[in-house]
Amino acid sequence: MGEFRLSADFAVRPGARVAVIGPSGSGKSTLLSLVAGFLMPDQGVVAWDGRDLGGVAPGKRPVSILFQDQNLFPHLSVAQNVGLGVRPDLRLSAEQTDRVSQAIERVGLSGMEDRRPSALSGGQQSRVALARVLLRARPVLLLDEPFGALGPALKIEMLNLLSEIARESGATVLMVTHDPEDARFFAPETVVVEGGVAHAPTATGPLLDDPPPGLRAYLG
Ligand SMILES: Nc1ncnc2c1ncn2[C@@H]1O[C@H](COP(=O)(O)OP(=O)(O)OP(=O)(O)O)[C@@H](O)[C@H]1O
Repeated sequence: MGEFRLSADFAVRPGARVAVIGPSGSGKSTLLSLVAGFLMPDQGVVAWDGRDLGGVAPGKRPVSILFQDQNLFPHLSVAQNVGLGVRPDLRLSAEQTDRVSQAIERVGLSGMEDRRPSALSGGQQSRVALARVLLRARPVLLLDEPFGALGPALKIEMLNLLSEIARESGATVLMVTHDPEDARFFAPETVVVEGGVAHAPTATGPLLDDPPPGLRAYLG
C-alpha cells in the first residue's frame, strides 16, 4: 500500500473565510484533521495565534467541526443537541438555557426545541448543527462538505446563514467543498489541495476563472 503524504506551508488570517478544494483523495480532509488534532504532523507545526497546538488534544483546540452528517444525536431533542455546544453533560444554568434558546431562534428553529432530529428536514438538521457551532464559539470553524446533501437553493440559504454567523462571531472558517460555486459564493480565498500539497490561499474568483492545470482537470 502506498503511503499518502501531504505538505502545507501557509498561514490564514484570523477571520478569513477559506474554501478548500481539490480532487477526491487529494488530502482535503487530511488537512482539516491536522488542524483539528485528529492527525499529528510528521514534521513541522500547526499553530494558532502563535501557539504550537502539538500538545493540545482535539477537544481542547480552539476549533469547532461540522461534517456532512452533522453529528446530531438521534435520541436527543433539538434543544439538547444544541445545548451540547455549551456543556457536553447538558447541566445547563438558566443563563445557558437562555443562550440555547437564542441560538435556536437565531437559526430559525423556534418552536422546534423538543423535536428529535429525525422529525426535521435536512436543512433544519443543518440549522441545529450550526446553532451548536454558534454556541461553541470557538475561533476556528472547520467544515467538511457540510451541506453536500442539500439541494442548491437550500445550500445557498445555509451558506448565507453560515456567513452571517462567521461574521458575527469573527470565526476563521476553512470549508472543504466539491462545488466551486460554493467557494465562489462563500470564500474570498481558496486553498487548492493537489499533488500532495495544500497550496497557500489565493483569491477565489481569479483562481476559478483561470485555474492551474491540475485544478482545471478536476473542475472539468
Ligand atoms: N485511515 C486511512 N488510512 C490510510 N489511508 C487513508 C486513510 N484516510 C485517508 N487515507 C488516504 O489519504 C489520502 C487523502 O484522503 P483525504 O480523505 O484527506 O482526501 P479528500 O481530499 O478529503 O478526499 P474526498 O474528497 O474524497 O473526501 C487518500 O489517498 C486516502 O486514500
